[in-house]
Amino acid sequence: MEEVLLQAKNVGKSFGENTVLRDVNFELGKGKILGLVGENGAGKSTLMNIIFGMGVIADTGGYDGEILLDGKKIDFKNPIDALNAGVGMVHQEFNLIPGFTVAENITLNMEETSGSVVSKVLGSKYAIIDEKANLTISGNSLDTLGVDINPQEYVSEMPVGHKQFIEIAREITRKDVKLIIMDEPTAVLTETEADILIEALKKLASIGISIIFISHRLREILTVCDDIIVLRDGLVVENKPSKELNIDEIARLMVGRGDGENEKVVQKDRKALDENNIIMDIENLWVDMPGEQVVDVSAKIVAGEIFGIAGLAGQGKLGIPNGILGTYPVGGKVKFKGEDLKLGDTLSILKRRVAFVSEDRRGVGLLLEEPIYWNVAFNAMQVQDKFLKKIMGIKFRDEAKMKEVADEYIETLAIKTTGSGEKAQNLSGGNQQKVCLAKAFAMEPELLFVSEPTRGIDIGAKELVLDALKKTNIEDDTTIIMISSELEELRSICDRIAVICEGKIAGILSPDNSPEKFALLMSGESIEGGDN
Ligand SMILES: Nc1ncnc2c1ncn2[C@@H]1O[C@H](COP(=O)(O)OP(=O)(O)OP(=O)(O)O)[C@@H](O)[C@H]1O
Repeated sequence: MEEVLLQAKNVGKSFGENTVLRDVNFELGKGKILGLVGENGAGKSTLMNIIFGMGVIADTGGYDGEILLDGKKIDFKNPIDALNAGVGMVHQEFNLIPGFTVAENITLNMEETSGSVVSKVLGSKYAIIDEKANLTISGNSLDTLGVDINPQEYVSEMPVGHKQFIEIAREITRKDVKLIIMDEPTAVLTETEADILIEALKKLASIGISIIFISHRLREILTVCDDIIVLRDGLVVENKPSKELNIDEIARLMVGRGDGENEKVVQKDRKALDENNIIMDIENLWVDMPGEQVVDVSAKIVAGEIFGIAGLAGQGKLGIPNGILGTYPVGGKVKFKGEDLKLGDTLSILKRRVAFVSEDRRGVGLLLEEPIYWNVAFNAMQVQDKFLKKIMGIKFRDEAKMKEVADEYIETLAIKTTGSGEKAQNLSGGNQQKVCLAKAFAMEPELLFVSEPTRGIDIGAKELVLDALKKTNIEDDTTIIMISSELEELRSICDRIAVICEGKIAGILSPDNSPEKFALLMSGESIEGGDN
């Protein structure tokens, strides 16, 4: 008989009037991996926050029902209690200290590590830590995960994928860890990195650690999890061994519709483009972004097109908009509608109606303390004087108009919220991402850079986001430069796709080329038939 580690009994949670979890029951065995899936806002993070004793739960009136760990009722007052009881959590946001090295981050506040996972895996010589052993311990935690990261490097210099592994390495370095909750750990990883992580999770489970794994990538949930729980609107609608489920069925259960519509690839109605009408001319661009190499990128963007940029992690695709819009040092020349852009000068670029939705929605995306309608309208108001009305010569904010526009986006992008007055910080991660998009749309840009627009977005809402991009491209004539790690989504809506490799464009292909051709370019092989 399988030993039970965690039990949830009739767990419920409301934020004020908004009930987000109802009567949730489940069990998790020792050394088992439980997958938790559901649409954006279904209640996944809230459920995990309850288990991990996050302050937000107590601050908002606590929760109903009970959670048992090893048969005993738990009531963690804060995450420290949870950690002491052997429960760790890897959040959607990173909690690393940028100015510290990898080793310092992994072993922070963990002077005692006797009985750690690493010592269980690698033997008792790692059981007692001294200063010097920090390096060895963290190196071994990283080895357990199967990643090649130098423990002496500074975290600030690392690409996001590496930061994710460091977070996980820290959790497995803790003493007597029994359960690790992972909230979308693979969202920021490339496919190869995600595969390494999946292998690492299996290894951790094999030494008796239980894992709750949240992901929107259903394929990996099916690969790695023993059981899968599907949450819909706060209710458990399915709880089954993964062997008995498939992707179509999970997607259908998540959205509660039976027509399989969500898996359909968006087919863009191509519009006629004038290839000689160049809206943006990028020449010899270089960008100095940690973990990304943009060495020498040149491309001519045709007015009205959706131009995709694909490439493996670290090859430079994310660096392009981050350099042009001023997040990192940049050089080269970019002409927009025939005139030079002042590279790196964000405000002057935004004024020319070039907008950017960053892949880092938490870092640069939102004013978390402010309501949704403020977030949607803010840039347009600051940069373009939109949403202002003049009364007797004085400018006032037109709150009614701001709310009206926000309401429109709440509807078209299906943002799950109690209303446009709700604070951005109360939204689930995927819904925050949609607000970032709405904020860019509200500026009615002539050219829009979107970076990883569907990262963290559930399978049903992905289509909505891609449709919204396509709609603004066709109806508002917005030229779009879309950077994505998901080739299929680029192929579904782009007119042309550039593949970037080692900081340069390796080729530009039409989307109907085979995935194999793209893969070859991504890996640095040359192919015949590229049209650059
Ligand atoms: N602190 C809070 N105050 C008010 N409402 C909140 C708060 N935190 C979450 N909610 C609401 O609870 C619901 C569930 O959110 P939760 O973050 O659990 O969703 P999720 O399933 O993790 O979504 P995602 O996949 O987008 O991360 C959402 O409607 C959200 O707006």
